[in-house]
Amino acid sequence: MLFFKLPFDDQIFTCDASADKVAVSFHPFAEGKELIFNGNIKKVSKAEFLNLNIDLSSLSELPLQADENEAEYCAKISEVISFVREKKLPKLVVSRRKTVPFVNQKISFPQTFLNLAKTYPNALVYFFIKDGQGWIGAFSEILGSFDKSSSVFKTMALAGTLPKDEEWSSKEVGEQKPVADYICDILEKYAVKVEKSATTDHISGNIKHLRTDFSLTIDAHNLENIISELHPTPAVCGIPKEVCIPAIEVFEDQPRNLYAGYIELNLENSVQYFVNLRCAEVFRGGLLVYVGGGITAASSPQKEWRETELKSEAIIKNLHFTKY
Ligand SMILES: C=C(O[C@H]1C=CC=C(C(=O)O)[C@@H]1O)C(=O)O
Repeated sequence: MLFFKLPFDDQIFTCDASADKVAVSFHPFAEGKELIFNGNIKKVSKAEFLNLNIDLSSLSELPLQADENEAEYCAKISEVISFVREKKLPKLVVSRRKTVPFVNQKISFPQTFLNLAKTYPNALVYFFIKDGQGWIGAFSEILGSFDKSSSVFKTMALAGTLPKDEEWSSKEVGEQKPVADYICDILEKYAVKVEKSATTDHISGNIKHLRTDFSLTIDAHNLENIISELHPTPAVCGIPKEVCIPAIEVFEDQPRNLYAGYIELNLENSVQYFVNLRCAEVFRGGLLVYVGGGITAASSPQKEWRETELKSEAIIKNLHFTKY
């Protein structure tokens, strides 16, 4: 069972499993099998969606481990900063998980989905339960967008985070620029001309990011190669990938699973790829919200903690509970 909504469009969709073709797939951050939804993409009315009875019984119980607290996280981030300085890395993305138990409360996923859709109109919002896994998420970072008729491919470099009303500093600018340079270098291998926009603010609820857009005409045969070269982008991994992927395994206690992976949507006229951030894994008794941030030599552990707290609100503030 999968439901999703595209950016700037209120229509809710599902996959009907009626055919063998892949409609939507969720790709993990690291190696591992993707989760596939086959069939045709079909519209669902809001009334039908709100009336759904969501059965969580196929999911596992919420893991009992305690979350990293602020002091533990800040101590870890201090170590990450030392590592980044020692290895002279432009950036390394480290994440943590936050447990949200459902205590004497019943969650309504359709209402939560609609709250997310309202708060993040520019996001891909989704919710699914399949093969014993459940996830919910809402984010607007595009890993790629391919127009089947014009062969135009678009992507974006998104990084740097502040509360909406604060001024950018050299820390965020220095964090986003290597992401844009990295993406541009890859794209230039696939087209003579790569159009690059000015860097602007990308608003996401209570926070903003820095964003640069890219556009190029590609050979359709190169689409899969471009996506596999781009993923994981430095916005979710760091630079260089060969150093950052093993470092993430060392600094993070738990696997990321689908967090920081990507979602591929095979639509009629286009193929859309969204980065899976601002998301949570669903369990029988609660959620695990995944949040991370780019660590540079100029990072402050306390500010990184605050940033991940703010990012976790994306999901947590939109949860809708009803009494039993
Ligand atoms: C890794 C996350 O955000 C990325 C996307 C935008 C800004 C980011 C940052 O400022 O660190 C991250 O690169 C996350 O939300 O978990």
